[in-house]
Amino acid sequence: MTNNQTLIELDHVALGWKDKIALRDISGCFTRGSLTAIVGPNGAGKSTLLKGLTGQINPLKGRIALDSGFLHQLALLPQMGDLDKSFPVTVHDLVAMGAWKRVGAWGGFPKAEHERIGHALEQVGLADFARRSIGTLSGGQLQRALFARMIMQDAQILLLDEPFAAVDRATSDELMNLILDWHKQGRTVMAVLHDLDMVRSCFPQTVLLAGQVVGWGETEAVLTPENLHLARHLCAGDYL
Ligand SMILES: Nc1ncnc2c1ncn2[C@@H]1O[C@H](COP(=O)(O)OP(=O)(O)OP(=O)(O)O)[C@@H](O)[C@H]1O
Repeated sequence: MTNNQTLIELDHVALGWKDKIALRDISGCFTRGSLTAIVGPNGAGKSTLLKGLTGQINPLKGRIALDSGFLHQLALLPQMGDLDKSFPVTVHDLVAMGAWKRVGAWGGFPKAEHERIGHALEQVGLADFARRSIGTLSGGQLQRALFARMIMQDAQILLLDEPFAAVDRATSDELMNLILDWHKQGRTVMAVLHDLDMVRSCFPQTVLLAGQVVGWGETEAVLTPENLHLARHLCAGDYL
């Protein structure tokens, strides 16, 4: 690790699949307690980076190092498109999945955990939705339920893939406040976002991707017209 504030360090990392490198030569680090936006055009490799950070895919080259004290402290809020809404599960049970690391998938569910679920649902404005099947929820309500599951996970490192896709402005503002609370509590947050105005107003750090790192650092220094132009150019061209 570069210094004792470094939580995750990437050293010349390439990520992708057998026939396709989606991200090449990624080097940089996420520090403890940082709040980072991951941005870039469609196909830039944002979700791929999250998959690499959560260990869903292994680097084709290079190394991703996570501070060993945080090995079981990662939680992911997936893209809504990755979810099967027809899966027969209630909001309560979806949110309860966030407690699996504490109680196991098959054991009894302690009263304290039931209370935590109730509190998490209240925090996201879904107190009256516990018994509803997830298939009956709107996009914004389902996103709120996923946030409640993340509250239940109580992890120190939170990765969110397009948390505001398909939600209205009021809902995204409310959910953004939850993210800011997590940051204030000292958790480390990384979120894939498309709304650059929101990134500029809420995220101190930004990683701009386009098959490679175009910029990584303070948001203002990264989101320059030159960097954004370069990112668009790299993603439009045959950069692989
Ligand atoms: N399972 C896969 N197999 C092969 N290629 C993939 C796979 N998943 C993603 N890719 C490719 O990797 C590249 C990066 O995809 P990724 O989903 O990381 O982009 P993104 O920046 O998250 O895009 P978006 O903003 O559209 O969600 C794309 O060219 C995509 O087609």
